[in-house]
Amino acid sequence: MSESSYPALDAADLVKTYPAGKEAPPIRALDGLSVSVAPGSVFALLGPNGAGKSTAVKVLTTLSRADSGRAVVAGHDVATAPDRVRRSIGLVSQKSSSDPLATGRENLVLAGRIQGLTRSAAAARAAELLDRFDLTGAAGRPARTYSGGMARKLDVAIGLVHRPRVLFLDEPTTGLDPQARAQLWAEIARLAGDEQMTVLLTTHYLDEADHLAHRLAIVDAGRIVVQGTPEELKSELRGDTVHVGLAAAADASDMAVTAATAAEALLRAGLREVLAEGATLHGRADSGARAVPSVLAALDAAGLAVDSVTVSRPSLDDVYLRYAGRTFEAAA
Ligand SMILES: Nc1ncnc2c1ncn2[C@@H]1O[C@H](COP(=O)(O)OP(=O)(O)OP(=O)(O)O)[C@@H](O)[C@H]1O
Repeated sequence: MSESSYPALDAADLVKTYPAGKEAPPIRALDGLSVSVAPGSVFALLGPNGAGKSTAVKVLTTLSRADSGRAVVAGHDVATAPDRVRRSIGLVSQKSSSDPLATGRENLVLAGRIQGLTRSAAAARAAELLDRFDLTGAAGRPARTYSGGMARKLDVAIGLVHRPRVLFLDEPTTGLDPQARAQLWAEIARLAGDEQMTVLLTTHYLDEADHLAHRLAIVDAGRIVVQGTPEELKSELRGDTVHVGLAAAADASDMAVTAATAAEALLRAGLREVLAEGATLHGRADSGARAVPSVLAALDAAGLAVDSVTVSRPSLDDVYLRYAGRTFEAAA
């Protein structure tokens, strides 16, 4: 295997628990998480709030120690060579790392000096990054006057000052408007494409993982439940998903009985992998459009009132539904 084909990041069986108070059992934020990322690729950890994504980033960036398991980042073990790992990585965490009172340029120069660059090298690197992130016009303004998108770009630029081999982005576009998100997506794709940087990002946006990641892993309760390219994961799901909205019942136990009856009707109508979530049921069919008449007939024969029936092509949400047993929205 050539050096470039070694994983840029390789983690195996990471476990991390947090104490949860006297009475409660500890929280297993990571419960045997394993992940491997090829150099020069963008890898997304996708999961709802509390899935363990930030904890994984903390362990991989040496900010936190795992209880057990092993992780090698940019060729260095996070437990035995944390300094080397730190020198090889950039981290853009959810909280901004910039000084709001300093200008964009001052923030970058300071970050460069902290990373050991000479005064002139830090100034040159700052100018280069300001230009690349389209911040030159705002370079002399305090960071607190930046828009959300500009502030995020400055954060990413700060993370890149020392030319890291592996860049960690923890929920990079949370809170950004669509235009700022698109700009940041383009920049992240360029970093991996033109500069062969390895990027590990966490996100709870399905479209972000779909758009940006070469490979993605769905994280649920501290474990990776499935991973692959977005296309691989979607193509595993043959056919379409049929969603049925039932008319709401008077109370929750009535609803549960109604949903169970409806689930049986959907199976009779030929749907597979039928799941109920409150008043909504999901099932899979080779052709959703062809399945709809028999679905309606089966629900009618069971005496159930239907609010809506929709058909969708496989999406990452369906992949999530299949592997995590609930929709992404319900999990979040
Ligand atoms: N310092 C801590 N002390 C106690 N529990 C924690 C701590 N940090 C995280 N947790 C718990 O560990 C679990 C995983 O949290 P984590 O922040 O890693 O999830 P996440 O997927 O990054 O979520 P988010 O998208 O909200 O950042 C959650 O149950 C969380 O409440």
